[in-house]
This record gives sequence, C-alpha cells and structure tokens, in this order.
Amino acid sequence: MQAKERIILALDVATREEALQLVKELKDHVGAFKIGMQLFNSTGPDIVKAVNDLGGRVFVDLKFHDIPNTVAEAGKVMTRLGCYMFNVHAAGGREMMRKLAEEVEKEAQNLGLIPPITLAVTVLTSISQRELEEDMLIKGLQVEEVAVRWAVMAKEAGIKGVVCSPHEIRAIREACGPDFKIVTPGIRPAWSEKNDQKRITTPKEALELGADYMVIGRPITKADNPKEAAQKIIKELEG
Ligand SMILES: O=C(O)c1cc(=O)[nH]c(=O)n1[C@@H]1O[C@H](COP(=O)(O)O)[C@@H](O)[C@H]1O
Repeated sequence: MQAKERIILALDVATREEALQLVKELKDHVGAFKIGMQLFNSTGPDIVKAVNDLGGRVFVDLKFHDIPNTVAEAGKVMTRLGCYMFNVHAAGGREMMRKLAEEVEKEAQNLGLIPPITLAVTVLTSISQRELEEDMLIKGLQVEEVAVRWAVMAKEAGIKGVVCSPHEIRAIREACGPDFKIVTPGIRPAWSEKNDQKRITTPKEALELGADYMVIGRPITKADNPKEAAQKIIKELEG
C-alpha cells in the first residue's frame, strides 16, 4: 500500500462547503476522508456521494450499536451509499457483527457493488481503566485485554478490521493476523500540536506498530498549508 493510502483525513467540520473544500484540496494527498456524526447529521447522507463524485473515498464513522437486525439494515444502507469503510461498536456483540457482515456481503453481491470494509470499534481511547471497571462493570480485565478479545470476536464474526488506540495495535495484530485491518486515531507528527489528544504516537510509530490506516485531522486541516502537511507525513511514512 502507498503511504498516502494509509492516511484517512477526519472531516471534523460542520458544513458541506467546508468539507468539500477540504476534499478538493487534499484528495490527491490522502487515501480517504472520514465523515463522522457531526458532518453526516448536519448535511445528510448525500455528503458521501458528493465526496465520491470529487474522487474521494469515504469512511463513515457513525459507530452503530443496536440489535442485529437494525444494524444489519443500516449496514445495507452504507453499502448502497458507496462508502469505503464504516464502523460499529464491538460491544454490540457477536451476533450483531455476524449478521451485519453477512448482510453487507449479500447486499453488495446482489447490487454488483464492492462491499465496504466493516470495522469494529473496540475500547474508545477516551475510556479509562477505572471507567471500564466501575461504570461499564468489566471487572478484572485490562483495557488492552478487552480490546484484543473484542477484536478477535469481531474477526470471528466476519468483520474486516478494528478502530483502536495505537497502544493496542501490536497485541491486536498478533492476535488477529496480517490481513485484519487496523485503523488508529491519536496520531501526531513530532512537529504538530497535541491538542486534546493524550495518548499519541507519530505516523511512523503507528506504522511500525502495525497500523494499516491512520485517522488524522487537525495536524493537516489546521496547518498553515494542509497540502504541505499531508506531504510531510507521507515523506515520514516512506522514510
Ligand atoms: O473513531 C474515531 O475516529 C476516533 C476514536 C477515538 O478513540 N479517538 C479519536 O480521536 N477518534 C477520532 O479521530 C479523529 C482525530 O482527529 P485529530 O485529533 O484532529 O487528529 C477525530 O475525528 C476523532 O473523533
């Protein structure tokens, strides 16, 4: 995979105009664009087609978590929308992920489309060990162990990869093998601001740990020259 393909630019903006401006500017310098809850819910699903029409691939980040039938139907909608990737919460369970994976494949086959890459979010980077035990009632297990077990469950259910913190990449790679996709946020080149990200790694470190894709937002979008910032990251990944 080319270095540029590994970068997923987070379109964390409120309007269609701002998003499409970034797509026009950066489509030749990144591999895909992530549309999250803010942008998707303010513009509607047509934003996926608009980005595709400009030549950009889309990761729809809506983190589905519901009963199996509801999530599988949402997955069919994602397939028809033409997104490149989308995600669900692994915490939704094995049957939810199994049915989703099955229905996405069927829908793509019926319509002659390429199936999107399904991803499971393991433990959010914002969840601490204390919250895991005291609020989510997952006792006696470290965050990393939970992330690995859920990644294995996702793989067994037919899901193609995970979104996880850089700190869990190595253990998940070891448990799930080379073909399982690993997408990681919390990426900061040495020259950029940390902002509110706490547990960070550089793009190169994430690659060495075994990540396939990196979700990067502000280090590119808030740079004085976003194209240059993307190119600099690509050089670092290639170096
Ligand atoms: O699901 C995500 O993409 C995500 C999960 C997570 O645990 N942490 C995290 O930062 N993200 C997202 O990754 C992106 C990071 O953006 P920057 O911090 O601007 O690079 C944002 O869109 C976050 O919402």
